[in-house]
Amino acid sequence: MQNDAIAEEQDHLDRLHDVIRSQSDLEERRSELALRAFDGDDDSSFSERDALVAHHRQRMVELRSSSYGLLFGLLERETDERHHIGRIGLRDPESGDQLLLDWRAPASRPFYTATPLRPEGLRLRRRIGTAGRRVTEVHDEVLDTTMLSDDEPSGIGESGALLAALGRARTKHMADIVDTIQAEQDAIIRAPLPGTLLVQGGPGTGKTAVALHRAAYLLYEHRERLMRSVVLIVGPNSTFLDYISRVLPSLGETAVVLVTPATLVPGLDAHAEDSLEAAELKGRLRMADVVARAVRERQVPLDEPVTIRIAGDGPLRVTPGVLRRIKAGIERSGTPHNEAKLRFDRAVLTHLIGLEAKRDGFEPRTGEDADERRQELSEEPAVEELLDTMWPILEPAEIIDRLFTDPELLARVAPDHTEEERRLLLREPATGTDGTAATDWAVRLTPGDIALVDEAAELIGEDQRPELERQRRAAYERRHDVEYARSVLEMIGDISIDDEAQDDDYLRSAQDLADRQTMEDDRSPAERAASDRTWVYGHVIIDEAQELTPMLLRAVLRRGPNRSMTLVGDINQQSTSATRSSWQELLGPQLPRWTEELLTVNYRTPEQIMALADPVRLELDPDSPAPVSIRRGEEEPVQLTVEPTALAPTAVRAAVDAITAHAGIAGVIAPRSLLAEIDTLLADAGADRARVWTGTARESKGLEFDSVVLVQPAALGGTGHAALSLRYVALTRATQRLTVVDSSS
Ligand SMILES: Nc1ncnc2c1ncn2[C@@H]1O[C@H](COP(=O)(O)OP(=O)(O)OP(=O)(O)O)[C@@H](O)[C@H]1O
Repeated sequence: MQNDAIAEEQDHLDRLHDVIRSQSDLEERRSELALRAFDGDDDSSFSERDALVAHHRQRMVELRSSSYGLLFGLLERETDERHHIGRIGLRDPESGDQLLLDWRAPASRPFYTATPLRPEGLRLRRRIGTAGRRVTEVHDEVLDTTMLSDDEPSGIGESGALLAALGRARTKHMADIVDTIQAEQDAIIRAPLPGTLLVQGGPGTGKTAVALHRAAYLLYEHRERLMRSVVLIVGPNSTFLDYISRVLPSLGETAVVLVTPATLVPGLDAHAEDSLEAAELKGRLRMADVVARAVRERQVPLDEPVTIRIAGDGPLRVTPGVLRRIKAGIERSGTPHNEAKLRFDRAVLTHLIGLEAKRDGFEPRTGEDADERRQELSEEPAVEELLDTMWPILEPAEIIDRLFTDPELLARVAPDHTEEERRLLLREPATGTDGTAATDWAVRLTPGDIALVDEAAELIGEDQRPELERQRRAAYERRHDVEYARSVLEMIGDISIDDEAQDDDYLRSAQDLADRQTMEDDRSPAERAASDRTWVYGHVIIDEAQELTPMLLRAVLRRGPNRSMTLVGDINQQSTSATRSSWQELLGPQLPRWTEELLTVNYRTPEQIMALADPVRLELDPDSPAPVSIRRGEEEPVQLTVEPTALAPTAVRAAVDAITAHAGIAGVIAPRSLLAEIDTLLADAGADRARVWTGTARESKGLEFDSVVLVQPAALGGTGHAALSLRYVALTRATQRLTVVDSSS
C-alpha cells in the first residue's frame, strides 16, 4: 500500500520536474523576446517592457529555485478533488490542469490548518517526503470526523514530518519550513497586508521563520503591488542576514531588500562599535533635536557684519540680521537645507544687487538684467565664499561624525545632555597612519550613528544643483539638436518645416527620447529601492524588533509611512542597556496602534536545555509565558567547571568533540576577551571552520547550532538586565546539545 502510494507520487514528481524544465526554458526565451521586441520602433513604453522582462525572469528564478523539495503534500477533498501542494504553482502546459498548488494559495491553507475536529472539507492529508528528486515516504492522515472521538489529538503539531525537520542537522543557512508550517504560525503568515502586526514569541518559536514566510506569502498574494513597491526586511546584523539570505530565494522571492541598522542608509555600512551606553544615548528620541540643531548651526554662522569687496567697486556690507531673515523664511517653508541652497543664494544675491544700487545711487536692476547680475556676482570669489560659508552644502554622515568628534560643537547643540553623557558620546577623531587626522569619517561610523545620519539626511535633503545643471544642459543640447535637424531638413528641402505641427511633433519626439533615456533604468525595483534612501516600501518586516532604539524605529517608520508592517521579537531577549520592559513602552510613543499575536511553542531548543534557561527567563520577567519545547532532547546539558586558564582549551575540546561525534554545526559562544584564544586553538586543532562558529552572545542572536558550547555565561557582556538577556539568548541557541564551561573563580 505504502509502496503504491510512493510510486504514485514519484510519477507525479517526475512529471512536475519535466514541466519545470520546459517552463523555465520557455520563460528564459520569453524574457529575451520581450527585451528584443521593444528594441525597435515599437512605441510601447520602456516601463511596460521592463515589467514584462522582470515578470518572466522572476518566474524563471522561481521555477529554478523551487526544485528542491518541490512537492510535499496532497489534499484529498470531500468533493473527491485531489490537489498536490508544493513550493510553487504549476499547470500542465497542454491541458491547463493544475498539477501543483502553491503553498501560499488559499486552497492550500487546509494543509496547515485542518484538524480532525475541523477538517475544512478534507478527507485526507498526505505528507510526501522527498530526497532530491526521489519520493522517500508518504504519510496519510485521515480527517474523517465520523471515525474520530472528541479527545482525538487535534492539529498536526507533532507529526513525524515536523519532528524529522526539527531533528535535522543544521547548516550555516536557515532552511524554509513550507512543508511543516504550524497552524498558529500560518495565521500570522497569512494575516492581511494593511496595518501593523506585532509577533511576540520566546526563543525558537519560529519568529524569524514566520516573518520570512510572511514576506513570501505577501509577495504572492499582493504580487502586483509589492513587486513594484518592494518589501523591506530589517535584521539585527550582517551575520544574521547571511544566515537567512537563502530562505527567500528558495521561496522564490526577489522583490525584497535586506538591511541592518548599520546599512539602513544606502551607500553606508557602519563598522565601528559604540559602548553600550553610547549606543543607548544615541538611540534616544531627543537626539532628533540635537541633530536638528547641528544642522541649523551650519546655517548663517555670523555674528558681526561682513564686508565684501568686488574688484574695482566699493565695499558692500552684509549684516547678520538680513541673512537671518532669509534663513527664517526658509525655515518657515520647511524646505530641507540642501534643497534650499538655491533659494538662499538667490535671496542673498538679490540683496547684494540692492546694496550695489544704493551704493551707486541707481534703481535696483530687475528682470533679465537682475538675473545676469546675479550670475556675475555668484562667480565673484568673495561672494562665492560668503554663500558657501553661510549656507554650505552639507553631507549627513559628516555632520554626525563632527557632532561626536568636536566637544565644543556637542556642548552647543546638546545643552540638555549632562557632561557625563556628552563624554560618553564623544569619540576620538581617528588619525591616519602618518599621525594626521583621517578625513574619512566613514570608518568611524557606528550602527548607532546611522539612524542619526538618516535624521540628518531628512533635514538636509538633496543638493539639487547638479540635477538642475544636468537638465539645463539637456535642454540646451536638445535645442541645439532641433536647430541642427531643422537646418538639415531645410537644406534637403523635401520636408516643409514651416509646418508648425510637424515642428511640434519633432520636438515632442525629442522630448520622448529624453524621457525614455531617464526611464531606461534596467534595475529591478528592489535594486532601485536599495539605493534610494527615500523609497516608500509596500511592507516592512523587522526581526529582533525588541532591539529597536527609538531613533532607529523613527528611521524605519519613514520607510513604511502606510504602517503596513510586521514586527517580530521577544521582549526578554532585549540586550540594549535601556531596558524597555514592554512593547508599549518600546513602540508606543511612535507607533500608536498594532495587533499583537503570540507564538508559544519552542521548535528549536529541547526541554532539558530550556529547563536550564528558565530561571533566567523568570529573573527577566516572571510574568512572561514560558515557551513550551516541542521535544525532549536525547542528551542532557553538560556543565563543566575549570580553572580560568582552562576555559578556552576546554571549550575548544568540547566543540571539536561535538563535530566529530555528531552531524551539523557547533557554535562557541564566549566573552569577547576569549574569542581570539579560542580561534587560535581551533586552528591548532585543525577544526573544520565551516562547521564551527565562534562569536559573542550578541552576535549569536537569531542564530542556532546543533551543539552549543557556552563559555562563562555570567560574563557575556552588558550589565544588569542586558547581561541576563544575553545569557538567555546564548542558552537557547542549541537544537540538540549544550555544554556550559564556567570558571571556578
Ligand atoms: N513549523 C516549523 N517547522 C519546522 N521547523 C520550524 C517550524 N517553526 C520553526 N522551526 C524551526 O525552529 C527553529 C527556530 O526558528 P526561528 O529561528 O524562526 O525562531 P525565533 O523565534 O526567531 O528564535 P529566536 O528568537 O530564539 O532567535 C528554526 O530552525 C526553524 O526552522
